Amino acid sequence: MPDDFDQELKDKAALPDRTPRLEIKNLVRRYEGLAVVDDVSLRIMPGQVTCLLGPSGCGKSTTLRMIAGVEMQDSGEIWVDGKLVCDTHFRVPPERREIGLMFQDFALFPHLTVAGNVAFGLRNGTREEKRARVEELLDRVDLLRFIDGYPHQLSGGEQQRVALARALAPRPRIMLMDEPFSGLDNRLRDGIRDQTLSLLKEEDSAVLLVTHEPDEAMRMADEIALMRGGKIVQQGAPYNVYTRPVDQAAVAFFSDANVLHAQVNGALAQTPFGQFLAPGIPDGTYVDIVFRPQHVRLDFDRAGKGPLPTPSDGVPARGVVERARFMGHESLVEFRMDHDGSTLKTTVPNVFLPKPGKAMWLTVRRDRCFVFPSH
Ligand SMILES: Nc1ncnc2c1ncn2[C@@H]1O[C@H](COP(=O)(O)OP(=O)(O)OP(=O)(O)O)[C@@H](O)[C@H]1O
Repeated sequence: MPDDFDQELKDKAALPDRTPRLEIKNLVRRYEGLAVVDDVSLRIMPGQVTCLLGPSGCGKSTTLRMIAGVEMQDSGEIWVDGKLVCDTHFRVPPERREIGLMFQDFALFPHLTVAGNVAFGLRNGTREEKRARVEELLDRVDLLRFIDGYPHQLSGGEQQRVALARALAPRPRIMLMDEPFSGLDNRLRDGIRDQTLSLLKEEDSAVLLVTHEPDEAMRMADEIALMRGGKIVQQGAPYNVYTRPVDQAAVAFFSDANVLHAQVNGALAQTPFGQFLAPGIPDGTYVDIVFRPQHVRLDFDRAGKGPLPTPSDGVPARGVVERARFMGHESLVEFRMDHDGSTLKTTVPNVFLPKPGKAMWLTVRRDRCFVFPSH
């Protein structure tokens, strides 16, 4: 059937290439018998930014070092564009992996000019072609005027932009970044982050960015891989990781979290805020009901009474303001609850600073609560 065969070939050609730019499979690294990277797998497509996000010591940098080739895994494989780059028997040396690196201590070469620094990684091309590439990149990071200057003549942020230009110059297929923006003050950081991101997207690089800052991951990532104790515990688009956390620690990693404790009876957990659904959790199980401060509604106390219960928000419970602080774009108000003396955190947009001791009624948005079995 040559016609069908031709059609099949055409269909295949129409499909986008789904080979990941970078794929790591079941990477393990042990120190003194302890797995600090424990069966980590990831796939990153061209033009995609994945953030490896997790607390200090969870194994993020070790994962990056293995991909860069400066550290060997105990087991597992690293693939680039569908080709094996490293397993326990075979290893392409770091300099031949075409991987760009950008780390926090991005030290430029002090004895080279800005142009010399950016040109450092350019191996192919004539002198003129290299110069053109250097000029193009310095123009992109808005530093062309410093092309013949030396690093010590630049501010920290400018040096970082040169480092970015240097890392991008050879058009790396993969860019590994380890907390690359943490040395910068907030004002500079946002601009450089955005600039970096747009340059990398233009080059269609696959980016793996290591950070312990949720805000940075949310801002930069197409996909977040949440890491803890050497393992990836959750992976997905930032919105999904934030709104469908796998456990209490995953909620708490992104924001403050309030927790109510309860026991399940008939797939329901009874609390002072009313009943919460606990589908699929057996009777008698202790559960934690976790919710973020922005998902509490506040109402004023009216002669000892609060608002009426609603199906969406359940039953209001009374608390007394303990502390209120203005945080810039919102106010954080902490309550001591009447029913058990526990503290509950709430946030309110803009300025809301009730006096300590003021009684208010709190209702919890049930559609924003997570119910997890207690450990
Ligand atoms: N060469 C080494 N020898 C022994 N232990 C090591 C070595 N390198 C890292 N570790 C340990 O491995 C664990 C993971 O370290 P890693 O640097 O990968 O964490 P991280 O998530 O990047 O942390 P941070 O955000 O603080 O940089 C840590 O407990 C660390 O102490």
